[in-house]
Amino acid sequence: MSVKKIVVLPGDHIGPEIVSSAVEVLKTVEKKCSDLKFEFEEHKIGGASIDAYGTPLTDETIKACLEADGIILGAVGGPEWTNPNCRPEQGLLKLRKSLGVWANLRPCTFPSKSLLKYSPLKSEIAEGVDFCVVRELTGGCYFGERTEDNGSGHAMDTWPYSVEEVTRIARLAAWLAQTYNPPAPVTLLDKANVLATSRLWRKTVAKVFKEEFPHLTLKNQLIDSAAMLMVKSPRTLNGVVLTDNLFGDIISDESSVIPGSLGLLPSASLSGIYGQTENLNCLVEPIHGSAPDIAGQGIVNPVGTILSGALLLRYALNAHKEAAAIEAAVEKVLDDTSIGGRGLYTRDLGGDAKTVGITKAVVEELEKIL
Ligand SMILES: NC(=O)c1ccc[n+]([C@@H]2O[C@H](COP(=O)([O-])OP(=O)(O)OC[C@H]3O[C@@H](n4cnc5c(N)ncnc54)[C@H](O)[C@@H]3O)[C@@H](O)[C@H]2O)c1
Ligand SMILES: CC(C)[C@H](C(=O)O)[C@@H](O)C(=O)O
Ligand SMILES: [Mg+2]
Repeated sequence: MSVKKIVVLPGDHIGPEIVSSAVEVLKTVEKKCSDLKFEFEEHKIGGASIDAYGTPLTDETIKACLEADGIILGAVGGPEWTNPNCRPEQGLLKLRKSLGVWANLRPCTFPSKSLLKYSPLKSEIAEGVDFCVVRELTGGCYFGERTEDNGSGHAMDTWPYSVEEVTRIARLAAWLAQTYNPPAPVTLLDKANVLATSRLWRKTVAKVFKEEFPHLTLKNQLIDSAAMLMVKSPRTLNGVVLTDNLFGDIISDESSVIPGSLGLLPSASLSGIYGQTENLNCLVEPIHGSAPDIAGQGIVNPVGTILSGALLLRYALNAHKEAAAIEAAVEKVLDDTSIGGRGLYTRDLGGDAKTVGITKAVVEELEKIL
């Protein structure tokens, strides 16, 4: 049995609160599964790293992450770090680039059945939603050349993409579609009616699917109308939703409205596919940010981060049974009507459960399942 090294990056504000929940859950998996052994190593990132070392990401942290089997991150950022040349978010972007994690999987589904009636959308619209946003993560306008306004009154961002970058993510989206039974449709979201990069995406993705995955269904949807469909008839996007870095960032936050809270959704960023990519890097994090408005009150929803731990097990360690067990434990806790008759929810979902209460309940359920 090999020991798996997991680097833990709590980050800022609510980051430490949610990451400790996920680590507790992973430690429970370790306790119950004799063939899984973890070694956790904590490092600073974001504002915490700026305060300690004057930079949002140190070389030591990058090295530790490159040597790890998996990385779990809370969130970075906050209003107190105002220097545009030394922002917490730059640490996260540099980490993604250094690890080469170009594919960001952001599944959107209901972690529990009982949540359906609390969705801001009508039940008949939200029911059965199950798609995974595959967001390109190391290209596009996040990493294009940029000119800051240094008093000239002009600023510029550029939005570059290459055929190679689009081809590899198209293949990953197709691989993911094929893990569904039957294989899922893939919907490409872009702005091909305006942007040159979107036209490159459309042409390249169509070629990959025609030549390599002719049995899969590929659909196209402009990003603006996709944003509308996501709340009007979200099931039309079921399957795999493939898109670029910025569109994926925006549309995934929107998708969290379907199950009811930004605090629910996990993500995994990958440098390839388990079993197919040598030295695969995997960074998991919830899709939300550092939520400075609720930090330190013990009321943060830890579910997105706990489920991110499940994605780490699935996509970095091939531990599918254990990943599914975490998801089942979360579902049980959210559906547990024995407390207040409405499941155990934090304040973002209208409940009064605390972060530690949810975590403890998930750990207890997991111990029963594993
Ligand atoms: N991956 C990351 O580290 C990441 C992601 C997004 C935003 N950020 C950063 O986070 C900071 C705050 O950004 P923002 O306010 O726009 O977005 P946010 O996601 O931090 O918060 C948006 C709203 O959702 C709520 N929320 C978020 N996560 C929650 C949870 N787990 N439980 C309950 N409620 C939750 C917050 O309280 C807030 O009202 C910024 O500095 C931003 O750059 C970091
Ligand atoms: C903090 C920020 C750089 C980040 C992004 O835009 O990728 C965040 O919004 C996310 O969704 O992970
Ligand atoms: Mg975001």
